[in-house]
Amino acid sequence: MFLGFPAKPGFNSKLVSSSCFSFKNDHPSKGSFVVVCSLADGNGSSVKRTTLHDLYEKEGQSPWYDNLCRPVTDLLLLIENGGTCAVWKRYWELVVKDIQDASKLFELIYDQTDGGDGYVSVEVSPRLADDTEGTIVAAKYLHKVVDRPNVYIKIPATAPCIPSIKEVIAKGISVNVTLIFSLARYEAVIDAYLDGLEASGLTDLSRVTSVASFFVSRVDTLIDKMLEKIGTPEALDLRGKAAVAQAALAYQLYQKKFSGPRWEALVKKGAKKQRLLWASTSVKNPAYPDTLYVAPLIGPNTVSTMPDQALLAFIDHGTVSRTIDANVSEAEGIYSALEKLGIDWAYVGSQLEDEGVESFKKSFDSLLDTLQEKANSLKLISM
Ligand SMILES: O=C[C@H](O)COP(=O)(O)O
Repeated sequence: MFLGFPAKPGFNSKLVSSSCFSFKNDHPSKGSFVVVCSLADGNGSSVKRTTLHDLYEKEGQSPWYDNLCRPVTDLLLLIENGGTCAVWKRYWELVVKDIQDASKLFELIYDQTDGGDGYVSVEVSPRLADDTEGTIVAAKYLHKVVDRPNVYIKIPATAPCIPSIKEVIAKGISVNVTLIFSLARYEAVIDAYLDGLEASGLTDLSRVTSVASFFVSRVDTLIDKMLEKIGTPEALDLRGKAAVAQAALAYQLYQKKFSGPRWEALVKKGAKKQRLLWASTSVKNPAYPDTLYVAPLIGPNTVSTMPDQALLAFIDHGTVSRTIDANVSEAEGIYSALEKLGIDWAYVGSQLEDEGVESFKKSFDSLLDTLQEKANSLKLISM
């Protein structure tokens, strides 16, 4: 199979990839894993090409696979063999080991892409989303115990965590900033990255990298509801357009912020741009095209994380061309038309952020509760 990871033994893995662990749905350690596109086998003969190869080679966008799942049975086995320490400790031990193992799988990609791809992300506890100092401590701790070059510490872009991002970057730790829903917050995230690089005191910044995970489909889910409530033909006509428009404007912001004298001074020290990463790319409304949050967001040096649905659709009938800045004035028009209709982008950003943090916390708590219940029933682990 051309897709899949790890690469088969003997594969010459010239790959596009990276991966993340995060807390979502009901799956322990479910999150983003990487699309591994092997371009040639061990004998140098080519394997089947797909749109993903074109995406990477022609347009410079890295497709990352967004669907990692560890069977619950593995966790239970761990508990059963886990001695007497608390469930949350066992959980983190498991996460750290998984992250280390996964990062080894992708080290080759990391090396081949000079630190551009091949990352694994591990997220600080979602319970720390409103705790600046706690997030800094947790990020430093995870960075230390995982101790791998190709690992991102994932930190949410909540207001309290913006200073944490700066501080963690300043310590030379690479960060995946997650849960970004608005342009204003995205700009704060970029500033935190730049501030952190400047404050680091490092003479070589080339190994401190970051991705900014900008969520897409959820924006339409919320704004579509608001438009349906407004109910005018103009409002209804804007359904399914807000998320891509905002993402296109995010890319404009990215280009603006990563240019000019301030950025050039950092480039002289080897700094790399914080890549824009499209998250939440699966289509939630079945009435929309199934590549809606992939095809219009193609641009150089970006990342598109795709769960199975988006990935298979894009491989099957996706078109590869640079779309992210092909219709900027249209995106601006949609953004301001929505404002004129009374859509408050600040409200949308904060509402989605609250929901995102809440859902991460819920998954995390429910996972630990389930493990604790199992542990109690086995009477092997003390509270
Ligand atoms: O973990 C981030 C995912 O990309 C979120 O995707 P979702 O909005 O489909 O849950």
